[in-house]
Amino acid sequence: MAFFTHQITRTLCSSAVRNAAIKHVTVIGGGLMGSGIAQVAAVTGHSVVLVDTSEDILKNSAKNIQGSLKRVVKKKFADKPEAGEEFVQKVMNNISTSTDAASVVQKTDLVVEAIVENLKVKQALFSTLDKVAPAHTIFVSNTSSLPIADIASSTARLDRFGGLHFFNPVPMMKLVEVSIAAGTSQQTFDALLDFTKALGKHPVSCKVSHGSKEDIDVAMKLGAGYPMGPFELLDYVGLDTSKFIIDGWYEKEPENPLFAPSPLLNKLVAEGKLGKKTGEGFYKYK
Ligand SMILES: CC(=O)CC(=O)SCCNC(=O)CCNC(=O)[C@H](O)C(C)(C)COP(=O)(O)OP(=O)(O)OC[C@H]1O[C@@H](n2cnc3c(N)ncnc32)[C@H](O)[C@@H]1OP(=O)(O)O
Ligand SMILES: NC(=O)C1=CN([C@@H]2O[C@H](COP(=O)(O)OP(=O)(O)OC[C@H]3O[C@@H](n4cnc5c(N)ncnc54)[C@H](O)[C@@H]3O)[C@@H](O)[C@H]2O)C=CC1
Repeated sequence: MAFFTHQITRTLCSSAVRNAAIKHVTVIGGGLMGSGIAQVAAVTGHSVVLVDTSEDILKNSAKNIQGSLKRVVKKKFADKPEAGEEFVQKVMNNISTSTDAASVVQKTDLVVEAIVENLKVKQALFSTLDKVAPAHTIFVSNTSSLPIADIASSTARLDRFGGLHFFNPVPMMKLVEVSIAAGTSQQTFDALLDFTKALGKHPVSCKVSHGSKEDIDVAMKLGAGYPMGPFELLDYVGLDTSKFIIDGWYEKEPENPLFAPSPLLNKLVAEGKLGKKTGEGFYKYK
């Protein structure tokens, strides 16, 4: 619940948004994910336009957002129901809706796409929007599985294209994977990190070359609900013990790539870095 307290505070004094590069957000797709993304962006003081294919779908999206906000305020404003109502109204005032993506993106800093998980449909959408959005506008996809480079290839703004992978349910899940393609600029990556933090979320970088043990551990904790990330857990178990286990499995199933020897694990064990019990493993403890 600290998360929501944090978000409410930000709504009431949204100077972070006033000074940020991304103030106006267009979310395309008002389903499960798009509604949640629009909600958290509005709660944190961004001006949001939610786009879908019909007014009926958008009415339903607004109803779902309102329902989710009411769950939040029921607890946060338990003894102040009027303040709770005011909060919901204020957040809803930050959200408008449209069925015409091409016209609304003309005034937006960021387009977040959360439509059907189909490469051709996503490409067709971005190709259209690329021709009408301002030059500074950043495009991102919330895709679960499609390569960002493949979606970005439908546009001429490869430097301003990335991925923001939110988790479901968006208002509750703190993790956002920030991913980029080869052409994404550092400026775009930084703006996406800042935006994710402004939402009160925890970004992990999915740059191909800069993934770190910390990012993997955070992703598994916040995205998959593990109490410890895999590297923390290995240190906790003991790297020597972990090596015995893996070597044993490898002896039994040498053809299984999951049990192939890990050069990094073997090196740490050889150096006596056995995890928490020796003060150092993947992490340092002293
Ligand atoms: C597919 C992809 O590309 C990537 C993905 O997203 S994979 C999916 C990742 N997501 C997960 O792993 C989700 C795992 N599940 C959970 O974390 C939890 O079950 C959950 C947060 C969804 C719900 O929590 P729960 O304790 O199991 O159930 P529930 O009792 O309904 O919710 C507890 C409280 O959470 C809050 N809450 C849950 N969902 C909410 C929502 N959508 N909006 C606002 N508040 C919500 C409410 O405060 C709720 O209390 P009330 O019922 O009194 O309103
Ligand atoms: N459901 C999940 O748990 C997660 C999904 N995602 C990804 O988010 C995206 C959306 O998923 P959901 O929200 O679950 O789907 P959904 O089916 O709930 O919502 C998709 C919405 O997009 C709308 N839409 C489709 N084509 C459109 C277009 N051309 N223009 C405007 N609106 C359009 C649909 O009418 C629908 O309302 C997918 O890429 C999915 O892989 C990512 C993380 C988690």
